[in-house]
Amino acid sequence: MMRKMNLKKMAAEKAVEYVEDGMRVGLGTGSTAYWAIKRIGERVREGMTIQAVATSKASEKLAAEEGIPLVPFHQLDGLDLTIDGADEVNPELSLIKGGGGALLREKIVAYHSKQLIIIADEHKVVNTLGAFPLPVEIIPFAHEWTLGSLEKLGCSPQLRTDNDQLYVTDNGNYIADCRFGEIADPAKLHQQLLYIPGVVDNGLFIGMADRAVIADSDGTVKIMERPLNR
Ligand SMILES: O=C[C@H](O)[C@H](O)[C@H](O)COP(=O)(O)O
Repeated sequence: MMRKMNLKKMAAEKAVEYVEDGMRVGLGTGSTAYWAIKRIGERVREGMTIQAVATSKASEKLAAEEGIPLVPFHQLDGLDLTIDGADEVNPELSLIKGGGGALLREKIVAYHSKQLIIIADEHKVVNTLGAFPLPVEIIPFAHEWTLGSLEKLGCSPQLRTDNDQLYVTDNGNYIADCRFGEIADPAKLHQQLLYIPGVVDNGLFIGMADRAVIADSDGTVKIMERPLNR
């Protein structure tokens, strides 16, 4: 069987075939998006011209090292394509994202992209979202009360830590990882979460991904399409 890392690379490199000369491109975050950024870097060095924005400080640093031209947001009125990873993908291409803590910037960038392509290995494909704890970005102020409100929605929120310190996002916020179990109605939960003051956003991406490029351990790459395009 192929190693997981190779599957991520396979999916990422297939997705980068959708990047065309002259495009404005959003760069995702995480260990799968890493391979996409590396491949985009290669294509830029081969002569492809693009303008890019990144969804995290880590991806921005990697893109700069790769020589990918990063432009300030005010210079662009949107993006043609964003390539990003996910923690779970269901058959409607609804997603859980944010395992790497970048969900807010990722959602902003995805929202302003004409196309969002998700890259993942087959282990991320699920029938029902929710086995992966849903990351919820919350502001530090009164976060104890915000956690209480999350709990009332039926989960046991866990404040994310990193080396025994509270994990802080690129935006200066905390992440509450929320185990809801199977999420029967992701759109409803999304609304309920956004209703809570102190919640900035959450890792549910609904109706945003246009296709998912999935690498299987048998060595094939399959493309899942969302039936209705935005
Ligand atoms: O916050 C991080 C992002 O949403 C990632 O794209 C997601 O967690 C998947 O990451 P990975 O490709 O490392 O599994």
